[in-house]
Amino acid sequence: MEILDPALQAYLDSHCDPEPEALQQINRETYLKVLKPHMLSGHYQGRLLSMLSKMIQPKLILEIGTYTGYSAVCLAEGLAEEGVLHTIEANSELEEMLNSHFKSTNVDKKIRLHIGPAEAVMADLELNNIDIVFIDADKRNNFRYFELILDKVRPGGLIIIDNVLWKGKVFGNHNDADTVNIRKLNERIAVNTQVEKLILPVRDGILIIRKK
Ligand SMILES: C[S@@+](CC[C@H](N)C(=O)[O-])C[C@H]1O[C@@H](n2cnc3c(N)ncnc32)[C@H](O)[C@@H]1O
Repeated sequence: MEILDPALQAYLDSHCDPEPEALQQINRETYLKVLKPHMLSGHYQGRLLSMLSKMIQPKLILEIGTYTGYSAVCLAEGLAEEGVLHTIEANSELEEMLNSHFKSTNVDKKIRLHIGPAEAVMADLELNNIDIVFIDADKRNNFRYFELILDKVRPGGLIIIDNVLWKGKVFGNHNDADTVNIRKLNERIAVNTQVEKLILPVRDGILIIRKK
């Protein structure tokens, strides 16, 4: 199920900023060469991530789930002059392509790619005072990552989680393991008083969480 009517989505796409050339190229290469290209954030969601990042002007961003680098580049667009984005990807086969994608952008120098399982890399990195976290990896661990990272995010910082509407299944009668897991994540975050939260019906549902 599409969350938004395709005609509405087309209208939204054509009335936001155009997709930068380097991101168009990452998009094209992903669809030509990589499995499951629909995982990439894409034009409209990418502009949302870029806008949120530019509003916060972060010094430190953590992304969990790099894939082919599209969302990392969008988030890095808003980094402060001395800011850094750490991004974690478990699939080492993507490393070469990722380095070439990042080199083709003007934010290359601000991105640090880490290849390995997220939890182990996060433990090694020991990041603190994070301004933005984007969680977009193995969905069953979403809540685990949220719990691990909450203390490391500065007050007023954002945690953004992708795919929380799960093609609309979370508010239907579906009871497969993935849907139940994401429904539970949304319920747990909805009652968490340490954070403010809002699900936006963008693409597959994006949960914006602000630490109080
Ligand atoms: C949905 S894709 C990320 C899409 C990307 N954020 C974007 O918007 O363009 C999920 C990625 O997370 C990676 N991944 C899955 N489990 C992971 C883990 N435990 N640690 C790090 N990366 C993981 C997958 O290999 C895949 O490339």
